[in-house]
Amino acid sequence: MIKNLQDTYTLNNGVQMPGVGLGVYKADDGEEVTSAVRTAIDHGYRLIDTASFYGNERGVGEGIRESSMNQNDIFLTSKVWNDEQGYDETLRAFEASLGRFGFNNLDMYLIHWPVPGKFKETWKALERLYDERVIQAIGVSNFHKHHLEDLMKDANVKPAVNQVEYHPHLSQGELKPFCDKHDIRMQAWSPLKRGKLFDEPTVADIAREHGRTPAQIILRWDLQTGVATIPKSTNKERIVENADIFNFELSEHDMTRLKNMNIDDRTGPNPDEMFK
Ligand SMILES: NC(=O)C1=CN([C@@H]2O[C@H](COP(=O)(O)OP(=O)(O)OC[C@H]3O[C@@H](n4cnc5c(N)ncnc54)[C@H](OP(=O)(O)O)[C@@H]3O)[C@@H](O)[C@H]2O)C=CC1
Ligand SMILES: O=C1CO[C@H](CO)[C@@H](O)[C@@H]1O
Repeated sequence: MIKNLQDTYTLNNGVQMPGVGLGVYKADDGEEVTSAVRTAIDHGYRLIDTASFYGNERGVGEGIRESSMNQNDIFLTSKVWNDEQGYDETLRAFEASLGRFGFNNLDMYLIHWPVPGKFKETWKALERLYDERVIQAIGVSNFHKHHLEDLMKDANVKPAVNQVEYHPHLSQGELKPFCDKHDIRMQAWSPLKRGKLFDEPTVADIAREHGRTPAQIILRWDLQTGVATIPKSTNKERIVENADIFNFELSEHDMTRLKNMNIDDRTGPNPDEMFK
């Protein structure tokens, strides 16, 4: 199990990926995102998750440069957006992302959503970039089991990660065992369900019992279920709070109570309905 902020999962290609990181969706491309990234890194975070869609890659690059660490010490993820998919388009989108970051390489690049008729060509472009060693690991996001099966039929490189919505209201009962079986690391987006779980009685009760905040209970559940997690905050106190999850343990009973909260409810779109 992930033991601290610098602790890593070994991905299926041998690359080390920190188990906890900072998400920056909706952080403005300016001082807001730059300061959040710098603050997180200076408080021990080693993974930053962004996307071309978030419009803040420039500010993320700046935050890494302003921080106490070098780019090489940080695991940086970005994603190719839906209207950038296709082989040539993806190669161009990747170059554009690198240009905005101001870096020559990336740790991980993901297909943001499984755009029908496009994602396999997009994957070929990711495989090329991976072969050229400008990306350490390639993966997907918002892929259901059937998307992964379809992709893997023709792929030369297996996705290292599948980043999906995951929290106690959506514990991915079908996808999680599939990813585990194929050694594809699941990474949780909207792990806090954007604040919508904090008043849930089960979460609130467990938080009270452990003298922890609801956010810490949910993020600890991610760790104990073997799912990497990328909570977003631009607030220093909450950035620190979300990382303070390593010195307590949820009991089997707590884990069962949290597991029983699943209602397959999403805060974002269902990948099967997104492109209808
Ligand atoms: N691949 C994909 O399709 C997607 C990927 N993502 C990635 O996942 C990351 C996380 O998901 P996101 O949707 O941002 O949602 P989260 O579940 O991480 O929730 C973020 C919200 O919760 C607030 N918050 C954070 N920590 C606390 C805390 N300790 N107590 C109270 N409130 C808190 C934040 O506000 P504040 O900033 O003010 O603290 C913000 O409003 C994204 O930033 C992005 O990087 C997200 C969606 C889709
Ligand atoms: O990364 C993302 C941020 O959240 C959006 C949903 O609200 C997603 O659509 C998108 O994939």
